[in-house]
Amino acid sequence: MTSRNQNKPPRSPSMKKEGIDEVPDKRRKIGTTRVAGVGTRVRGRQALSALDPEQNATDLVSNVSSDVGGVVEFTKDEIEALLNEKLKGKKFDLKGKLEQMTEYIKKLRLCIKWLQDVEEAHVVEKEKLQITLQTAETKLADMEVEMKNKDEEQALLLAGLRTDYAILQEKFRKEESDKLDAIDCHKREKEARDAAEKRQASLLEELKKAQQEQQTAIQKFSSLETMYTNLQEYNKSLQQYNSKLQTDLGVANETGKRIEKEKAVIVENLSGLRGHCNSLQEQLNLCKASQGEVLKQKETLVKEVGCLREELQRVRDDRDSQVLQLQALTDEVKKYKESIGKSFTELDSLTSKSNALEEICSSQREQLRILEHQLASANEKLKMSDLSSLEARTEFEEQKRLVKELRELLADSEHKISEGEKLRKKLHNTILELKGNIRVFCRVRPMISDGGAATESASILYPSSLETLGRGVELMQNGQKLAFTFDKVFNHEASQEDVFVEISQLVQSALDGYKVCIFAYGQTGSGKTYTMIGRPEALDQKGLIPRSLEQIFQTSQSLSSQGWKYKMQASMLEIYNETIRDLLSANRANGLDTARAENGVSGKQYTITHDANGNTHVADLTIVDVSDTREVSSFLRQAAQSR
Ligand SMILES: Nc1ncnc2c1ncn2[C@@H]1O[C@H](COP(=O)(O)OP(=O)(O)OP(=O)(O)O)[C@@H](O)[C@H]1O
Repeated sequence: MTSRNQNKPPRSPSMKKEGIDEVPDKRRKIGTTRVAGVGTRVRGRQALSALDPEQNATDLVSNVSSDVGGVVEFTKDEIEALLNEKLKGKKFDLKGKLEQMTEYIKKLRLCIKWLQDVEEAHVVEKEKLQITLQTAETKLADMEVEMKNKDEEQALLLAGLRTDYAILQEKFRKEESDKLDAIDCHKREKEARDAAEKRQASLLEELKKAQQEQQTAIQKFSSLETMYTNLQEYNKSLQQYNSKLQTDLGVANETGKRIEKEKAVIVENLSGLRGHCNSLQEQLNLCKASQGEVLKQKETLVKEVGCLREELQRVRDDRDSQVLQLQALTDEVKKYKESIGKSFTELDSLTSKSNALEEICSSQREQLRILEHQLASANEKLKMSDLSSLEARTEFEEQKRLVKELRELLADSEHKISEGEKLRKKLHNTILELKGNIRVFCRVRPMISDGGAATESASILYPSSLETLGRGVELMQNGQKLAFTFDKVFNHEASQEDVFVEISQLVQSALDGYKVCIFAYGQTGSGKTYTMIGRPEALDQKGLIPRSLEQIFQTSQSLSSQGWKYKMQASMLEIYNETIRDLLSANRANGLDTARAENGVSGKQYTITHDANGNTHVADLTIVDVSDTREVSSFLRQAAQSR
């Protein structure tokens, strides 16, 4: 820095040149002699360094004499050597001594001159240095003052800078937080912009779709317009066709009724046949039981006969042996008789023996006769039992044949019934199809009491033309007439029963295995709940649901005699604000927090799915088994409470 350079006093060029501030190293300078020409400065230290201290003055003089007109420089040693120099030669050689003295004086003069020059140079140098020192000191003082001022200035500047720095730091911190805020804001904006871009993209997509839809809708609209005109024409032809169908329907209804009657007769016959079959079955069972007994009797009799036969055989064998004995005895008697003369005593004994044997023989004969008699009666019994067994078998075979015939008849009747049932279903379905698979009925509810019948009669009319009889309704509004046509119109006087008569055919369809949906649509208070549920406690005010269920249970019971088995399950749900609510859920029945359950905390999603058979399922929905109307009524009450 400039201030540092200024503070260091400049080196005097003369000092530098003449080496005043530097003491030279003698050893190094030995042997280097310099002799400068006149007017040239010679470094004093080096000038006489070549001289040996013990070199005599003669050599020095000879050196000096050779430097005529030049300036010789001396060192301290040289000067001391010069001062200590002594005169040489003979004591009285004055001339020589004079010469030596002259030479010595010359040298001294030279030395003095050199010393004077050196002194002068030193004085000049000193003055110069003093001047330089003074200027340097002045400069230094100036510089110090300047430095002080500058220090103060710098201190002030520093203080200012520190304050600025603190302010700047504060600002920096603020800027930093602003920057972070800005970054956050930027991030948020970026996200918002991304979301907006996405939304824009989706909106564009939607717009495209909407445009496409609009175009297709326009096309559809134009095609619908054409279709509408076609349909109008078609409608006319349909109306003609409809009247024809109505006639067909009447015929079909009659056929249906006839078939129903036939079915009833067949069912009656069938039940009679069943009764007969049952009694025959019972008889058959009795016969089977009696046959079993007879067979048992026969077995015991056969056993008995076997025993008797064995006994008879044994008796016969006895008899034969006794006959043989008798024969032998008779032979013996003959022999004895021949030898009569031999011994009378022997004869007597033999006679008595013979008598005894004859007695035994006669008794055995009697026994044999009895046994034969028993055998004959047993044989008779056996014959009798064989006969009765044969009879029973014949009867059994007869019964078997009868049962088979009845079974065939029953199968035939059942086949006829199922055929009749199929025909009935087909006819029923045809009737319903003829009536229309989708039918829209209109029910006009009675006016609220304070409205008065007059207003109603004035505002709602039922046209009586043949085409629209029972199917049309006309509304008067501000003197303008609005006409509507439906498949059926129930006027305000129509009872719950009247409405159900139309619906019951659909219930029958459901029982026949078709999918049926009945729903009510209308503004608040128009009577949807009244029509669908009504007041189940009042007989005539029961709505469609309780009546349908009664019909379902009645039909299922009557069909159970034909071998049909029904399993009923019920579920009830409500869709409110696009949310499905399970009306039979235990949570609802227990009065638990419904909002919690609806928020999905209960874990129930109620997802709607459709399977390949076209059945619709709502997952997690409570499904209950029902077996009679009583149970259903209780569930209906539970559902109403849940709502
Ligand atoms: N045909 C009718 N005969 C007698 N009373 C009726 C008839 N229709 C409706 N009502 C009565 O009108 C009132 C409103 O009917 P309901 O509650 O059935 O209307 P809603 O269409 O179900 O209304 P919301 O949409 O508000 O449930 C009830 O008191 C009901 O008894």
